[in-house]
Amino acid sequence: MTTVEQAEHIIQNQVRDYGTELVPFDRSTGRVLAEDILADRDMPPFNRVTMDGIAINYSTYANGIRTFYIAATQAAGDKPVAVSDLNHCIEIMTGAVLPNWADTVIRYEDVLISGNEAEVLVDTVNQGQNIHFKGRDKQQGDVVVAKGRLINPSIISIIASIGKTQVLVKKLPRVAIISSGDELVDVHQTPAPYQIRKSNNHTIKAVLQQHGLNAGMLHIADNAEQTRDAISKCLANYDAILLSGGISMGKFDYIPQALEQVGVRKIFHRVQQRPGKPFWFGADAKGVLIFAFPGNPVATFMCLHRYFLPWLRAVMDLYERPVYAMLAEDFYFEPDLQYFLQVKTTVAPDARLIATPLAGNGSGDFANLADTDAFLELPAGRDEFEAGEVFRLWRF
Ligand SMILES: Nc1nc2c(c(=O)[nH]1)N[C@H]1C(S)=C(S)[C@@H](COP(=O)(O)OP(=O)(O)OC[C@H]3O[C@@H](n4cnc5c(N)ncnc54)[C@H](O)[C@@H]3O)O[C@H]1N2
Ligand code: MOO
Ligand SMILES: [Mg+2]
Repeated sequence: MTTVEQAEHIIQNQVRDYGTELVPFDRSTGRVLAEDILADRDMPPFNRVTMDGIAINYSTYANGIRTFYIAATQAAGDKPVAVSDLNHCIEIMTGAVLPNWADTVIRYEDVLISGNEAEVLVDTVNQGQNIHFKGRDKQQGDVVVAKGRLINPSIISIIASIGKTQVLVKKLPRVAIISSGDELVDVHQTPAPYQIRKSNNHTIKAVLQQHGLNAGMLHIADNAEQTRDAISKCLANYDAILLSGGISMGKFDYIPQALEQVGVRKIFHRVQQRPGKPFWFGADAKGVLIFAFPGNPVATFMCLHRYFLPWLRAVMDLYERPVYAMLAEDFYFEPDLQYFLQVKTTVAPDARLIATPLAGNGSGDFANLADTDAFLELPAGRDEFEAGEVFRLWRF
């Protein structure tokens, strides 16, 4: 049987580049930059006042002047205000451009204003204080954010400030989510006593949305012909298809057979793991990838996090360092399968990441996922796992 490591390796070998596209900058969070972001002006673009107060020419202060006539007031957004006499000051606000004749700003807290005069109350005033100098952070033309970076809200502010309404990002693969099963009804419907509502497909969609990916969604009945038709259509329109259910040993598990009938080559079926042993993976001649996850909700969820998301990150050229956590209690698991133990993680005062087992009632128990936040990957080939041992962690 395919091991977890082999499955991972095979899937990572199917990484390809889906090109680039322009998107509105305010919809680019979570996408990967495909161009360098250059400063269109110096940052900051002018000598920017950083404190509300008065602006002076320092030489006057150095010459012993402590009381300044207030010649004008300059707000942020005002043109620089001139003075007729260098011994004068102006009141000036945070965010205003510092006029050329001035070089120092003294905070309101450090002056006494009475009438048209400002008296300096402090003993120390340094030339150039309270000014964020033009070009101090970046110079015009500098690369502020290099391509390949994941766009987060702080990068959005940079893109906005340089006036880029559209930004070039890596294209995401087009993904279809196909759920299957005659026992499943829609969320708004009331199930008969022997039916359940669909949930796996919504979970997959929600996880993909967290990665900026808007997947298409459809449902197929346990019917061989309908299964073949639906998969054929998706093969023509998508880069990856995520199926859930219909791949095990059941009489109505038509999916593996239907996939091969419509020209999808099986690369592996069944992985030495629990949950998710029936996981099926393949590709068609054009390179459309099929991730057919076992229908049990925890199995679908685990396979999505263990196989699909790492593939997606590799497609986006984003590599995350593996995360490890320390098992909080002894745990026993006998079958010779890699076991993805559901855990609740906490950070100990000494900064260790601790994983407390909350195994749940098998791969149908998706309520347990709400009480946990990660899978701890316990290797196959051994039964006993001791408190204090460290294993790979897959957060969700
Ligand atoms: N004889 C054997 N039976 C089973 C084996 C096996 O090795 N031999 N493997 C078991 C394991 S492990 C799993 S996991 C499941 C996988 O089954 P399928 O992929 O064929 O999935 P289904 O039979 O369609 O459904 C299983 C289970 O999951 C529920 N389900 C499916 N889709 C959804 C959905 N979109 N939302 C919510 N729940 C869903 C479905 O109702 C079933 O309860 O096979 C075991 N059997
Ligand atoms: O993959 Mo199954 O979920 O082990 O039950
Ligand atoms: Mg089945």
